[in-house]
Amino acid sequence: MDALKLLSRSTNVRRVGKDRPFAGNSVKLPSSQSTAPQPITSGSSDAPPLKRRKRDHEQTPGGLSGDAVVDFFGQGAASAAAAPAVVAHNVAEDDVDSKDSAANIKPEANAEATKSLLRRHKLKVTWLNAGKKKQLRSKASATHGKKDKQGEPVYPAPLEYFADLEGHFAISRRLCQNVREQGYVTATEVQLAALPLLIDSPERNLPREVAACSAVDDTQGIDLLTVAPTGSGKTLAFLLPLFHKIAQARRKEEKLQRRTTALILAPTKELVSQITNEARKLGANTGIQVAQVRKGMRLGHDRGTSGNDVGNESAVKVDILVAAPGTLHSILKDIDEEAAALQDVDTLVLDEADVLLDPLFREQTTGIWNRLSNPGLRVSLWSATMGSNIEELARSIIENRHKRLQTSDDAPARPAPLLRLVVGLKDSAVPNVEHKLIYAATEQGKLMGLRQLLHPTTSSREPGPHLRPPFIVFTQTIERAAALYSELLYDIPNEAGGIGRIAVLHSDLSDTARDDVMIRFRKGEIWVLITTDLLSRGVDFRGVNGVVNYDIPSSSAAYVHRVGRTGRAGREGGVAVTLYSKEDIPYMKHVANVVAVANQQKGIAVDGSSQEWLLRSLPKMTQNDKQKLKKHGVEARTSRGMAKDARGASKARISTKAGFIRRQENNRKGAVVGSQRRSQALANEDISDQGEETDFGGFD
Ligand SMILES: Nc1ncnc2c1ncn2[C@@H]1O[C@H](COP(=O)(O)OP(=O)(O)OP(=O)(O)O)[C@@H](O)[C@H]1O
Repeated sequence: MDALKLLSRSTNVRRVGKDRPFAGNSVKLPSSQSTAPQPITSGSSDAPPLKRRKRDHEQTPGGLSGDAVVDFFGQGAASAAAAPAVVAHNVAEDDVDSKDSAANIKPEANAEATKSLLRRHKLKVTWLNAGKKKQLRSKASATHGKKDKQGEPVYPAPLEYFADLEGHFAISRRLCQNVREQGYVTATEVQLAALPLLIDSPERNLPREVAACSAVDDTQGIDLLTVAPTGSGKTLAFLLPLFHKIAQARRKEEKLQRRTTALILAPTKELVSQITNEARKLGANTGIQVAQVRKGMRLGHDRGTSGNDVGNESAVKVDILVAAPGTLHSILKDIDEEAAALQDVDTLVLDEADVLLDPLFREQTTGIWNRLSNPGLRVSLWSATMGSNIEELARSIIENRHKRLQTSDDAPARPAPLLRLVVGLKDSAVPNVEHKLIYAATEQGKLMGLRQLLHPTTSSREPGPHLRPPFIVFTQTIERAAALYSELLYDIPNEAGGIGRIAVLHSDLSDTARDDVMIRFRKGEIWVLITTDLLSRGVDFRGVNGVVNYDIPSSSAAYVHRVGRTGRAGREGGVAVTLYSKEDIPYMKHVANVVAVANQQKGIAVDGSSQEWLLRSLPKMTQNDKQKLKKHGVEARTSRGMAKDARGASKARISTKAGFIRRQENNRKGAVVGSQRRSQALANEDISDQGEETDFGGFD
């Protein structure tokens, strides 16, 4: 499969020869691989980790192998073989009656098998608000201090194959078919644990206390914090339970009323429209409607028999709303009617939750959250990175909301169970991407470095991975993205498509221009996309071969998300290049640390390598440095830096021209302006000589 096909998520593309970048290239690229995630270990694994139904193997739509196991962090065949027995609902049913085999499995064996499977996939589930007594007990029984001191470990029975959705989780046939039609056969690691946690079913094997708590006042379910790697399939993990919940509720209703019961928030317009798209695919022919909240939109819903329709005729009435917090917040502000349209929302999803609760969006996100008045509201937060401060904030919002609700009659007596799911090593970059840190000394060196990446023949003697289009280039600011774009505009020869192959995308562009770039990049028409952190989160271009940090990211989390635009769904071959100059050295330690951890996960030894040397030589970053970087980026590259130190800032400008040539050009321009002013002054003098005397204004 080529880059063109993979990039074209939700786009119909004509396979025209000239639109296929580097066609015929023999290099192994992520885009040249199957759309079925082939993780680190599955290729080499002889045996699937668990036995399963025969019919699951038979149903492998799209020609994908049913044995492909999504396993970002599993330890391969060895551990698969070592995994004991099976989980109850996956009991081998190939040859024997399923009831018999299930009955033959002892509960303790099931529990052990579940634990072992979760461990193998590096999945950790913790019940955060288990209550003090339980936590103390769990602490006392903790062996070698390994258990999480903040909560009680929970071991839900995992869902490995989507074929089990219909039978074991009572998901509607239509939804199951829609999942199959997207080519999904095996669950990714985050889906493996999150789906059983979020889909109400006796199969999910939650501890009795959690299950009891989760059935608070008729509203089933838990609150969930999920930290899982970039590109690991979190979107489906939150969409599927949500669709199932709505489908179930609609089945119970006598008269069909269209009410918004789910709200998904995401930080950027691009991510919002991607989620809307994915949701529409999943909900095709189910009758469940999804809409993206746009500026000026009116929200409404049917109140059915009560007759009080909320909103007017033109109001949007759908089951699921997807919105950026800014857009929705401004719609809800001061308009009670719009807020009433959200009174039935019982599921709130925060995608990229750490950004949504970051000071940048915090007021808007919490503002919306607090206006959702349904006492049975369940919330789930998702991201590849989540600091403890964000987790604390989420917990306190949930607790305060619960306390506030105590005053109303229909308030739940206890808060819903709050669980945390962590997949793999928290806050780390995906291990299947190759990371490269390149010292370029100066701004011009960085530009040369990027050109070498664009024209790989000139860098063919360089060791390490070569970057192949399509790739994304990240800059620190909009101005720098625009400047870099104009520098590189003519770098791609006409025979290869010329200036149409390169594009820039940032928030200063109009919505239409942004959409156009996104579509062309997905189609594979654009090979080099220059952007800001606007595209660093959530956006899924399946065939992206690499990421270039032209300017260093402002935090280790930003690095994780930027490089996570490649190597998605376990694909191998993605490359992440970070170019850095002298100005970046004080801030490079956090990038080097993330790279070291990613390499360690891959089994690349750090000891004795140049990486170890780099890690030791880079200066440590203080808390203050980290905050400064997060707030302002590298200062010399901002207008603030320009105001402080114009000379330093001019060195940081993106331009291939040497300072000497720029000075000459500036002198020339200055001379032209001066001469124009002089002739204007002379002309004015002539006029004043002819008329009345004016005050002498001095020399220009
Ligand atoms: N079970 C599956 N099998 C195969 N591919 C899958 C599966 N689930 C999701 N994918 C694919 O994996 C890719 C990444 O999914 P998604 O965008 O949901 O990742 P994410 O975890 O939300 O990433 P990010 O943290 O960057 O937002 C998508 O292209 C999606 O189609």
